[in-house]
Amino acid sequence: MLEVSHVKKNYGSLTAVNDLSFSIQPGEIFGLLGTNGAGKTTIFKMILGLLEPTAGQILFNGKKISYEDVDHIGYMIEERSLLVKLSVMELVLHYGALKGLDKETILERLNYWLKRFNMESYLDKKIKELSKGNQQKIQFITSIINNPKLLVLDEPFSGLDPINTQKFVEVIRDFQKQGTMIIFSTHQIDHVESFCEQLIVLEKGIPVLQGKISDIKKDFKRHNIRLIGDVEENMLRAIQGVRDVIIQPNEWIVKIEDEGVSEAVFNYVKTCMNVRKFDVEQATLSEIFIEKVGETYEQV
Ligand SMILES: Nc1ncnc2c1ncn2[C@@H]1O[C@H](COP(=O)(O)OP(=O)(O)OP(=O)(O)O)[C@@H](O)[C@H]1O
Repeated sequence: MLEVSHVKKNYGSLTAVNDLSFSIQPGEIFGLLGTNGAGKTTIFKMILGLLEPTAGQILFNGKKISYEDVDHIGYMIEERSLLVKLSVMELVLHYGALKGLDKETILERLNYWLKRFNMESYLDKKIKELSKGNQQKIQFITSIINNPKLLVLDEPFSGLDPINTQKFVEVIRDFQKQGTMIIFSTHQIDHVESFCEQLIVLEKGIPVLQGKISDIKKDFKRHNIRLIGDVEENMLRAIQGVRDVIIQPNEWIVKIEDEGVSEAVFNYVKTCMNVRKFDVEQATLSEIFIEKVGETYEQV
């Protein structure tokens, strides 16, 4: 388990992270969301033991991270510091050896991952000859070559095309199934919504939204109704508890205060012609984010 308790980090007079607490259990994926400069990289460096917190503590399986733990941790930090003159094989052998792995194991795993990322022919290519996306895949492979128990990924998806993003997601999910703890940062809320258990939204080092995504969604009462039919906007808007009505090319989205309002909407929709769809859904994480964090973002 990874436990971050009341962690603070000052750079001179700037507080980059302030009173941050969270924990990650084996098999959990944790998303860290924030604008540029929110403090994400600083947190990762503290988790990896590269920076000392000004206050608070970080425990990995009950102990402060030490040099021996490196063998069980995988990380991909944002500065893409690949040794560009090396070949893919040389680079991965280098990182694998740093994690205490023997050559045979590293090559066996490397071949497996290159195959999985459709990069079998790249084994002897120099890193500097690779495209940015392929360099990123190699960096990702170096971070997982030791089958880590804790995987720290700073913006793993930035610059990846949708197909490779999906590949990364599949691999991350496989590690999750094996019980790895995964923490990653992103600027994009849809990545967090699609596969994290927990999230923290950081703003200037302060958590402004935090918790289990299922709880955050449950606590947020607002719902949306998606409907198709010959309805009238004015009639929908007149129903008590309807907050907004959005017309999309193929359907209407009726935003309601809470699920209970759907009954009144349904009673009206029943009187309309050609009704083919009436789905009540929880608000999306993106809507919750805008509602709860939007104001803070605007003040930045
Ligand atoms: N070594 C340093 N010395 C002084 N200030 C720093 C240092 N590293 C980071 N900062 C400052 O700390 C704050 C948090 O930076 P950090 O790199 O952790 O943010 P981030 O969320 O990772 O940003 P980005 O999304 O742009 O990568 C910023 O205001 C940054 O300028």
